[in-house]
Amino acid sequence: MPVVRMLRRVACWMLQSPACGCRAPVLPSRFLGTSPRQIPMDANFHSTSFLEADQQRVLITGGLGQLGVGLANLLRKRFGKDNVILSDIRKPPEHVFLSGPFIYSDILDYKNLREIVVNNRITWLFHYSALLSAVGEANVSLARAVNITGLHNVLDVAAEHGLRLFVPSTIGAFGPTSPRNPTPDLCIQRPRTIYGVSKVHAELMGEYYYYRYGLDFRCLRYPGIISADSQPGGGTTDYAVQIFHEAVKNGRFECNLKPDTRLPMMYIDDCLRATLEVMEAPAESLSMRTYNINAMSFTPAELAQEVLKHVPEFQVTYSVDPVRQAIADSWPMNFDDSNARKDWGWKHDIDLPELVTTMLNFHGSENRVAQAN
Ligand SMILES: NC(=O)c1ccc[n+]([C@@H]2O[C@H](COP(=O)([O-])OP(=O)(O)OC[C@H]3O[C@@H](n4cnc5c(N)ncnc54)[C@H](O)[C@@H]3O)[C@@H](O)[C@H]2O)c1
Ligand SMILES: C[C@@H](O)[C@H](N)C(=O)O
Repeated sequence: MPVVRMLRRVACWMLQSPACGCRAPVLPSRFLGTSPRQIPMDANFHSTSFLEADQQRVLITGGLGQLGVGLANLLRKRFGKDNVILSDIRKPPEHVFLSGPFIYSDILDYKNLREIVVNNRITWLFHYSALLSAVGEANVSLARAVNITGLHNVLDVAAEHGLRLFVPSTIGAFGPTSPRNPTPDLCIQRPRTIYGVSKVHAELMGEYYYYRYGLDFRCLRYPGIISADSQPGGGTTDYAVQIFHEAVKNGRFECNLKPDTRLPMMYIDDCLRATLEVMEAPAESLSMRTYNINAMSFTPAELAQEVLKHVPEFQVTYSVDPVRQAIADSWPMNFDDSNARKDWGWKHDIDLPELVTTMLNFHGSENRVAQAN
C-alpha cells in the first residue's frame, strides 16, 4: 500500500477512537511493532491459555511500602503463596521475608527486571515503586528517575513479555485547574508536583502502549490510603494515618494540614480489593484504562471529630506544613468514580465511621472505645 494511503488510514483509525474509550487497540496489529525495544514479544502472549489464566504468576515492585505487603497477602490468598513475588530495594522485615517469595529488584535496572520476569514466568505485574508527593518535592531528580524512567522500564518489560500491568495513579494527578468538587475521570490535568506530573505521564504512556502495542494496561487513581499495620511513605495524606497512632499512644495529634482541607480517602482493604477487581475485570467491561476510585472525603477537623467520639480526651493542634498544604489545596476534594462503578461494579465497603473504629481497634484502643460507650 502506498505510504500516503497507509498513513491516511492510520490517521482515520486514530480519529475514530473516542478520547477515553479504549475497547481495542486503535491501530491494526499489522501496523504495529512487536515491542518498544524491538525485542520479539513473548511467544506465549497471544496463546496464554485459559488454564494458565487462573494460575497467574505475579510480581509486585516497590512492595515494601505502605500498600505492597497488603497487596501480596490478598493476591497470595487468590493465587497461592509461591505465585506472588514481592520485590523492593530495601531489606524486608523478618515477618515479610518469611511470608512468601521476596526478591531484590531495582526498577531502574532494566535487565534485572527482565531477568526476574523471564526466570519466574511472570504474567501479572503490579508496579508500586514510586516516590510520593511530599518526598518527591524534596528530591525531584530521584522522583523523576524512579517515577518516570522506572515506569518506562516496567512498560517495556510488560509489553515484551505480554504481561497484564497494573500501575496506580492518584488524586495527585490532578492540579489547581482541574475541577475539584467533584473531579471526573476526564478533565484538565495540570498537576504542580513531580509526583503528579509523573503519574499523568504514567497514565498516558500506559494508554499509549495499550493502543500501540496491545499492552493490557490497567490503572486506578487511588485517593489517600489509610492503613493500620503499615506506615505511609511521605505523602500529603499521611496525616490521616498518623492521627490514629497518635490518638491511641498520646491522646493528641499535631496535624500538618489546615482543619478544613478536604481530600478523598479510602481504607486499604477497599483499595486492594479494587485493584484485584479491576485486574480481573473482563477487558470488554473496561471502557477506559484509567479510572478514579473513591470511598469517602473528609477534612482533618471532621476526622478528629469522629476520633473524639471514641477518645474523648483527644486533642488536635495544627502546625501547617506549607509544602503539603499547597499540594493538598491543588488536589480534588471529592472524586467522581461513577465510571468504575458503572463499568466493572466498583463499590467501597468502608465509610468514615467504620474506618475510625477499625483503625482505633487495631491500635489496641478497645479500652478507650469501651470507656466512651
Ligand atoms: N499510599 C497512598 O495513599 C497512595 C495513594 C495513591 C497512589 N498510590 C500509589 O501506590 C503505589 C504504592 O504506594 P505506597 O504508599 O506503598 O508507596 P511507598 O512510598 O510507601 O512505597 C514505595 C516503595 O517503592 C520502593 N522504591 C523506591 N525506589 C525504588 C526503586 N528504584 N526500585 C524499586 N523499588 C523502589 C521504596 O523502597 C518503597 O518501598 C505508588 O505508586 C503510589 O504512587 C499510593
Ligand atoms: C494521595 C497519594 O498519592 C499519596 N498518599 C500522597 O499523598 O502523595
